[in-house]
Amino acid sequence: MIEIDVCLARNTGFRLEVNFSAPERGVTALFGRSGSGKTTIIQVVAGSVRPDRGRIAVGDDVFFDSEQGIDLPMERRGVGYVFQDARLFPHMTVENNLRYGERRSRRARTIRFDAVVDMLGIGHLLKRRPHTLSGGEKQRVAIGRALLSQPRLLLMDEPLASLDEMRKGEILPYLERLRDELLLPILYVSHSVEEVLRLSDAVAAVADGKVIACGGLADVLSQPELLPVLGRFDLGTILDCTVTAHDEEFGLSTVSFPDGELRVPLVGRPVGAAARVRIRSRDVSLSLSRPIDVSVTNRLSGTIASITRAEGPFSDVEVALAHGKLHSLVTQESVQRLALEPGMAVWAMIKAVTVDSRPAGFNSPGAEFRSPSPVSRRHQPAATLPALRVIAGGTPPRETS
Ligand SMILES: Nc1ncnc2c1ncn2[C@@H]1O[C@H](COP(=O)(O)OP(=O)(O)OP(=O)(O)O)[C@@H](O)[C@H]1O
Repeated sequence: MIEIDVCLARNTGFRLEVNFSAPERGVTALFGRSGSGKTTIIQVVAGSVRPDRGRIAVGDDVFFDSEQGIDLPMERRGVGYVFQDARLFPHMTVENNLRYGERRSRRARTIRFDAVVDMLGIGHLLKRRPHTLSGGEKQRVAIGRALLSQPRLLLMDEPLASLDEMRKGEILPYLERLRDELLLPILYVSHSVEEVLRLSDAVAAVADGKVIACGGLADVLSQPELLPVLGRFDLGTILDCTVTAHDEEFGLSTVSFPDGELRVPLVGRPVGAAARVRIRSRDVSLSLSRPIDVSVTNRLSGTIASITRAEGPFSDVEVALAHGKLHSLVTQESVQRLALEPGMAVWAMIKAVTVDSRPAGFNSPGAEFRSPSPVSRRHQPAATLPALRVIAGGTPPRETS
């Protein structure tokens, strides 16, 4: 585990007081509003900012322990750091920027130059200088430089924040490959719920210098009470599912989860693979009787667990299913008209077209590491995915059938 238990008082009055742990594999997102303390957490882990007291450890490696007087300097922590802006050396070629990361490393070289260049698709840029690169290309080089420092932990502080939507879309598949091919834990700072959903499997929600919730993505981001502190995002329910069928004719897949099946837009994963489905609360409507002649594809029966006033004219209705739960955002007027109250049996209706699904990361509950399969790769932008290569000399990824 990555354990972070620190206190730090800034002279501006800001106080960081966090105590949480993150899995030592996969991507853990630090998610929260601007000024909540996400970057400060990254800085204390990197060693660029010293906490007043506490302990930071990654597995058996203790980076900081105020009681034992341990405070490893940055260069001995073995962390790679990717910032919002690429911060490449302007006078060096791309190749020399990458080699710089490699030369600085004190750790055994398990992540090889050729493999990183290949994985990030930057082979054609090696002789160029940073000022001739696009924002997305610069960020890919910055990620490569961080990887070649042979980190045991990668820290990424809003690596996509300075990029426009198109560039973000270009670079996200590379980050997914990084997550899926290198068994390297990543702490990933983001404001963007879309990025968090796509990349991470665990989330630490940060507000006012504290980690107010931490755990699996589905658990943390489905808590309506976090909405006011985390800022607005489309709240919903995140379900970890298994793909059970594809219907190419209608462009739909069927995914199953413990409470039943859902028809969703085609998922780029083979039958049997894990897929993560997000159902926005505002896309779930409720019916007191079994819906029969309605166009809505997905219907699940459950019982109202709670009704919480949300922003504006809305209420969040939590519906308990046999195993999990679902959230529905309805108007307070509907709550009154239907006399909704906890304990009532309801049918939740979800349109297939409103369900977001994405391949689940290897770290998602119940899912083991999988190499991207031919089906999933067919649905990725082909130009951004060079041939897969296991990084020679590194720990080969575990395969499951
Ligand atoms: N060097 C510093 N000295 C004093 N206060 C600082 C320093 N750096 C940051 N702060 C303050 O600490 C608080 C947390 O800042 P931090 O950068 O960690 O937030 P953040 O969640 O990463 O925000 P953003 O998403 O905007 O980057 C803010 O109130 C900020 O003003």
